[in-house]
Amino acid sequence: MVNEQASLPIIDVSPLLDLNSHRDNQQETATEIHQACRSWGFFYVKNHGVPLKLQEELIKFSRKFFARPLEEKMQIDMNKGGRAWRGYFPVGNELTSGKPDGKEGIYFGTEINDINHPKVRNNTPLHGRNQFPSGKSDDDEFRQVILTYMTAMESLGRAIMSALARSLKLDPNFFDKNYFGEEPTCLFRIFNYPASFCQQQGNENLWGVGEHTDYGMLTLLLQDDIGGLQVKTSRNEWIQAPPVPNTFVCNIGDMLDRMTGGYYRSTPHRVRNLSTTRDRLSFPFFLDPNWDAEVLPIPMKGMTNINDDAEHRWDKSSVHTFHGTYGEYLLKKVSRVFPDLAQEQTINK
Ligand SMILES: O=C(O)CCC(=O)C(=O)O
Ligand SMILES: [Fe+2]
Repeated sequence: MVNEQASLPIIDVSPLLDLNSHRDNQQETATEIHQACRSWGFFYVKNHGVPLKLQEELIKFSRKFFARPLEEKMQIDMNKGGRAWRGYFPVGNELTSGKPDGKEGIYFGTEINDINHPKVRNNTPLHGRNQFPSGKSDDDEFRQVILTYMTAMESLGRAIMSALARSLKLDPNFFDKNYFGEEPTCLFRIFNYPASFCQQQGNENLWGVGEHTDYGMLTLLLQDDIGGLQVKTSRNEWIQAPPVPNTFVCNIGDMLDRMTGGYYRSTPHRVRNLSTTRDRLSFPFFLDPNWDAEVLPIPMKGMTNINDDAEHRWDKSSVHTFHGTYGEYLLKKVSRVFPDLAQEQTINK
């Protein structure tokens, strides 16, 4: 059952982007973010400064890419991306909670061309060059749009995280200083949820993406006009997160849940494309801690922490008992989602 009445807040983030904006306005935005994180773990942002044209171009090029024949899409098959874990995967190849998802997609990360970059030299997983769509006359433009979009998302994400730091009574540069630095882990995905997938015989119990929480710090999601994203409230009810023009859906991930001792929770969500005629496109961008950052609880002034929640979580594992770097956490999680690739990693080690 989905509760159709409740709706997520829409927060105006323009005060965060304007250097001349009054401190009070920034504080007000931080307070709204605080309330949203406490109540939902999810919110929309508007007046975010990311050009509508850039969003439209991304959607247009992506739609054209997914309409290509499978053999063409497989030219940038993820299996060819090696340890960087980037490229295209076909419908059914990604698992959430052990079940295949009804979506295809392309994985991207920060583009590192420099073979002398320390993370490339020591063959660190999830680092390196992207596999961009190629072979069509406008693929160069598509590549440029993707890179421009990722840069825009990183800076919007940093701005939101500075307000979020303020909302926790921390220095606004807390996350930049302690977790992002010059090289946050930035992952970007383009997903296509084919029409009718979940309505097909045998697929009735499958989802576009099954219930899960996001692994990192902050997710910024652009979705097209189809809808299908659902969010689980603290009362265990599902609500819709429908498309709202020119906004991004933001949600907090496991690392923020861990850092705040559950004060800000990573909220479960899932997706089903209910359209029988149109594919659904979505574009999640994940702004996560630096690969080597050790993720530690934040000293929380005057805020009470709820702790262990393993029993109630979708994956029955606790984010609070984890010790180590973000890279270690992520690698463990990604290996579950792409078991074939994980196996390849072990063989290649
Ligand atoms: O497609 C969506 O709307 C959400 C995707 C998602 O939850 C994810 O990639 O973590
Ligand atoms: Fe997600």
